Amino acid sequence: MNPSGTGITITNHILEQQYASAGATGAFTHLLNEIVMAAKIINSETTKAGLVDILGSTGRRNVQGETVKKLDEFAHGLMVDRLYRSGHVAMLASEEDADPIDPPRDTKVGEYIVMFDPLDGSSNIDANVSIGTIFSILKRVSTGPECTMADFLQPGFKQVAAGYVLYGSSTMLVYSTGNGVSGFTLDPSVGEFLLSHPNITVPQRGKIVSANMGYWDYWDDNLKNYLRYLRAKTDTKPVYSLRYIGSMVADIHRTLLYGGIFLYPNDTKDPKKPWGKLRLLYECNPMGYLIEQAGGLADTGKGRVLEVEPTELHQRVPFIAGSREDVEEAIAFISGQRCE
Ligand SMILES: O=P(O)(O)OC[C@H]1O[C@](O)(COP(=O)(O)O)[C@@H](O)[C@@H]1O
Ligand SMILES: [Mg+2]
Ligand SMILES: [Mg+2]
Repeated sequence: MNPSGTGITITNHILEQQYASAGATGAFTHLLNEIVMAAKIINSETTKAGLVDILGSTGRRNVQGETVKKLDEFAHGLMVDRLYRSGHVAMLASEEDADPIDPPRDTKVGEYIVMFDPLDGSSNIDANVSIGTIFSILKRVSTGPECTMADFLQPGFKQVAAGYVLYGSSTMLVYSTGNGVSGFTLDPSVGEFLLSHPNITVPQRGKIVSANMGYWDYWDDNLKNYLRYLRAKTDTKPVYSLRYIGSMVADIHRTLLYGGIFLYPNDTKDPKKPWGKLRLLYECNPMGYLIEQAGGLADTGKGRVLEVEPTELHQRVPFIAGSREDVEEAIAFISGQRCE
């Protein structure tokens, strides 16, 4: 193994993390290994998507009112199956199901709550643009025979781990258990995720802005002032370049590596969704956790994302995340403290 530790398998990396934490039982390692297995299977479908009947829509709509893609459904079913197989899950929740998902009959259950977005970036699937899977892991808090909503509606700082899989030019799994962020690349020749990005640290400041500018007319003036400031040519800062893939996993992955700022702010586009589009429990909390673990910030415009007290399983929040100095600057504009 070379000195940087790259090349270590994700299973061994997880084990080493667990050895370091007192009272580890192996349950967590087992659980994460099932997510790794699900990622490999989803990857094998995405890489041959155009050749098998996995592109296009199921014709159904999910609780978000969005069309469910065949790959959404496939990834959802697979995550549910693999996670409950671990025997360490108390209960699950997914973007694709209105309610928490009961364990199959006669399943050994455990202490972990897992919430996930089985397939992120669904609008990009059929165009072969990078997509992902996002997961958030918490410990159960209820003590009775059945799980309660309190187990799911925990603030993001209570997460014991979070991560995502990026199905892109290469397939990567990036996760954190609270000791920094590590990235693994799937080596298809050996079918193993190997450490390729140890200790990911987001640059203090970047020069990339990522937001769907198509919604400009639905944004408030403070936000527009900030975006005008970023694109203005001045002697004191670079002109920010625009990058927006439209898959949160891919946009956040780039932000973690290159720095800069990703914004999905609140807007007036849809009165039913005044808080933007991204979901708190299985998109913003896990991504906010990773960004913070990498030294960046994740804010709603009114405070730290990870301190939001959840009230609903599929609630949405504005999401502003990335390099520390960029997010601090954005918040100064968005809150009206600065206008130029
Ligand atoms: O098309 P828009 O409004 O910019 O939304 C793009 C956002 O929606 C999402 O696709 C929502 O996630 P899902 O694909 O999991 O529903 C994010 O990945 C992405 O950041
Ligand atoms: Mg998503
Ligand atoms: Mg999704």
